[in-house]
Amino acid sequence: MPQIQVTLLKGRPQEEITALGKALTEAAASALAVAPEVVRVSVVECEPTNWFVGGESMAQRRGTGHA
Ligand SMILES: O=C(O)/C=C/C=C(\O)C(=O)O
Repeated sequence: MPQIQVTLLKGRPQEEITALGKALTEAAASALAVAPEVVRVSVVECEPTNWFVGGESMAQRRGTGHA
């Protein structure tokens, strides 16, 4: 069965995460011609201190105005 994992920075409202799960399920079901019931979506939330871009954490980048 199709399985999609998404990593987001922690802090988004639950409504957005729920909407993303629904949208990804519908997109995968349509593109792959399978029933939505077989699609799995997991959303992993990452602390900004643990997400690095160019060697600098998102927490650092936010503090310096880069993010
Ligand atoms: O990697 C980046 O530059 C930014 C990532 C942002 C997200 O993943 C988010 O908004 O959740």
